[in-house]
Amino acid sequence: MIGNTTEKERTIFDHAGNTITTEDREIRILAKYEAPLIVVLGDVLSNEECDELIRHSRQQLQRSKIGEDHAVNQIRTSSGVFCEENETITRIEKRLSQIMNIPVEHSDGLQVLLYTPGQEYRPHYDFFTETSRASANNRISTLVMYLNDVEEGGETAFPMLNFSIVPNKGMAVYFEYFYNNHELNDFTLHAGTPVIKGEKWVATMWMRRQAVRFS
Ligand SMILES: O=C(O)CCC(=O)C(=O)O
Ligand SMILES: [Fe+2]
Repeated sequence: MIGNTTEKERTIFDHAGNTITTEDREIRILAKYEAPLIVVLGDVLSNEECDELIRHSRQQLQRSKIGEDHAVNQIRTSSGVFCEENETITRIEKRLSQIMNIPVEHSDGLQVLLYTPGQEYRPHYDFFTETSRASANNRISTLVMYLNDVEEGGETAFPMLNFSIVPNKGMAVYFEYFYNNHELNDFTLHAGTPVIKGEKWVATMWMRRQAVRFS
C-alpha cells in the first residue's frame, strides 16, 4: 500500500470473484492493482463492437476535421469524437455502467480517440482541478477500452506507479479516484504513450459524482 494509509478505503468497484456478469456479457478480471484500484478487464467488447465503434467514429472524425483550427494541443495530440447515441452505443454504455457500478446518467458519454504514430496523451488526471467550475460535479472513475491491437507503443501508463497496460482489442482498464485520501487520487496520473507503429483506437467512459444527463 502507498503512503501511510493503514485502513483500506472503500472502492466504487465492488465485484466479487473473477468475472463480472452484466446483462449481456461476461467480463473477465485479468489483473488488479490495489490502491488506487486499477483493474484490467478482458472481453469488455466483442470484435464486432470494436470494429463498429471505429467505423462509426472514423466517419465522424473526418467530418469534425472540417473547419477545425488545427491548433496543436501539446497535452493530447490524438483526435477524438463523442459518440452519438444509437442502439449499439446505448447497449455498450449500459454494460459499462454495470461494470463501473454507477448509473449511466452519471457518464459524460463515450469518447473515441484515434492516435497515429507519434501521437500521445501526456500524463494527466481525468478529474478536474478543485478551482475549475467542472469540479462541482467532478469525475470519479474511468474505463478505457482498446478497440484494436497496436503494433508498437500506445500503452496506458501510470508513471507514479511504474505500471502500464498494453492495448489489446476488446480489453479495458478501469480506475477510480474517489478516495478521501487525496494522495491515492493523485497516483492515478496516467498517459497514453506515443504510438510507434500502427494506429491506436480507444473508447473512454468517465463517470461523474452526480448525474449529468437525463433519460
Ligand atoms: O489512450 C490511453 O491509453 C489513455 C486515454 C485517456 O487517458 C483518456 O481518454 O482520458
Ligand atoms: Fe485520461
